[in-house]
Amino acid sequence: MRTEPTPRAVLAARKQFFLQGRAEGPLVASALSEPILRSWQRCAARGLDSAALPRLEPLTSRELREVSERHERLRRLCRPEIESLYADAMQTGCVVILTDDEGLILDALGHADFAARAAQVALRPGVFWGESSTGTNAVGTALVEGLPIAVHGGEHYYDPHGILSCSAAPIIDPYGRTVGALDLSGPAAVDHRHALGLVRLAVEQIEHRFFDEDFGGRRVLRFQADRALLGTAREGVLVFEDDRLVAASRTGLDLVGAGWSALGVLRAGELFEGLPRADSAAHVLRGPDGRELYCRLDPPAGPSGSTAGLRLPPPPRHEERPREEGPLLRPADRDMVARAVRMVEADVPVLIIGETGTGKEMVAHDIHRRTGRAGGPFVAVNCAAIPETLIEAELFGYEDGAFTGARRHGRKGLLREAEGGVLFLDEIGDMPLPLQSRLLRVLQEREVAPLGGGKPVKVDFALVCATHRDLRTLAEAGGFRSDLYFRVAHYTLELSPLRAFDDRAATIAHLWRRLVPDERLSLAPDCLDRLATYGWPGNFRQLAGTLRALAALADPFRPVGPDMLPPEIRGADTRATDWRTLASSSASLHSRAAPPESLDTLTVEAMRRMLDACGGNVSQAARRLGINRSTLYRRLLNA
Ligand SMILES: Nc1ncnc2c1ncn2[C@@H]1O[C@H](COP(=O)(O)OP(=O)(O)OP(=O)(O)O)[C@@H](O)[C@H]1O
Repeated sequence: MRTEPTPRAVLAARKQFFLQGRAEGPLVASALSEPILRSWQRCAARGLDSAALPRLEPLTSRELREVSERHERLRRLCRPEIESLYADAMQTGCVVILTDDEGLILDALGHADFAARAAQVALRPGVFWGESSTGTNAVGTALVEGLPIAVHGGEHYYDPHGILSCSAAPIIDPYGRTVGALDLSGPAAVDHRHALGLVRLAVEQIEHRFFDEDFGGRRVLRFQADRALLGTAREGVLVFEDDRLVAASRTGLDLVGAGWSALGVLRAGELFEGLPRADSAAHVLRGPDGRELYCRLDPPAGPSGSTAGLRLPPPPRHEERPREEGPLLRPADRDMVARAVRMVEADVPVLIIGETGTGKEMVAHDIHRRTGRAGGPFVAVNCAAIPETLIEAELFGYEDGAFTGARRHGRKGLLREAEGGVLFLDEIGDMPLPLQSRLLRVLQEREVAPLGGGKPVKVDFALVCATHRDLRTLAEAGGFRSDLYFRVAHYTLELSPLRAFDDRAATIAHLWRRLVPDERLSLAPDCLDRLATYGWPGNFRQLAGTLRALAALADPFRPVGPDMLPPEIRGADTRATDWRTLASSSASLHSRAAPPESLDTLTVEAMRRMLDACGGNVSQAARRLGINRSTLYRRLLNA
């Protein structure tokens, strides 16, 4: 076991690292633990000057209030542990600190004497203690490393922080997301040997408390090898949706030998022989390693559960393994979408921009699914598709008899239908100007007044807008209200066109598997190459359409070759056998056809004529011929 380095050894390591620039020096290696050394190296690589004062930009009290409100749920969950650590902090002259996932201090509670000294180094609410700005410190480094960590005196990167001794642990939610950190900090001169243990225990309790919340009918399995630990924070917890593992505690994953990447992937049957009945009795299960585990399956919480009103998000998507129905994204776009989810959680409007078919609506759906508003509606309005005369009534609703043609009992309007969920305004750039003013008022006042003089009604929805137009330029040219622009474009997420994907072939292969589950059908490598080099002006929409058409043409165990691609994708190759060519170049097919007297030829001829008559629309032609589409494709191709 590594012994604690003496302050003198740490000082020598500092000299070697900072003054002599010897990051690998022997004194450095012997005095510092690996996480601390890694952190110093990260900070040095970032150009932080250890002798300077860290640059701090505390939030204003208003900003801090807003952030605190946003983290109300976390703060509430942590309160009992903060209070019990506070009792300890009062005795040992420490402060207890809760931060968000970026190291922003939300709460600091503790001994007044030390709190005053801590404030000198800005260890107070509203200040970021993330490692990238504040250097090596327990909170920031624990968040980066994903581990509980203690940072004593001179192990801090910045010299002025040498007066501190801090112990922190990241808080991880049931979906494997780091949501904050808990820290106990005190003067460096005092021995805080037990601080890290106390913080770890407190975080274990907090993480266990996440499972008191309503998992919306999912099955919650609690288990432990030691029966006495069942029902305590030391029990493991796994949550299953149908049979699939969707959430877990760290202990739960450790007990079955899995990691966070198992979420959304592992099935109950791969871990246990079967789950017990949902009741309060303890049952015995055999774990994956054959060990006996005592367990209990919680009965699903009803709508009137004690935690009703709390919105627990659905399982997040595990980014390295895109969920089958989610959008395929470039890594940078994935990060932007993850940030957009947090914006929507904080009721900040999100604007999605991107070329047609890049998945703006799909991403909006995905954002909705990943927020606490997933249980509420997703209401999509295409501002370009609704006639200008109707859009106002559609959006804002109307009272009984508000205008000629209005429904008898009035209409609620789409804004109110989005209550509790997400309103998606697609093609917002096409919204008529007068309506923009009304929408702006709704967003400012958070209430809707229906047409016909109805009483204003409070509304609660998160707003996601999309456009393929350059909204800023449109606003500058007067085609879009600038004040509305600034309201809806607080956070802008730009989706990449398909041609900008570095791994186009892999992306296309992935989409193929998703759209074509029949494993017997496949794309030949040279076909995939052609698909990957094409420019895809219609982006994913065009690609998905093309892949579906190729699947209809494909035969089991005969990979689809490039000859089946439409000419513009196939490039110079003119040996066309795809559906469009089938409809238009009957001459070339004629030359390959069998003698005219053959029944087969007549059939194919009839098919071809029908296809021509339907303007190349295969579905329509097949319907009118009374055969299915794949038969039509196949017969024409084999002719
Ligand atoms: N990123 C993606 N991953 C997988 N499929 C996608 C993606 N983006 C789009 N698609 C496919 O393309 C179709 C169109 O997507 P969507 O309507 O979300 O695009 P859009 O950008 O909103 O288009 P438009 O601007 O024309 O309205 C979807 O139904 C889906 O089949």
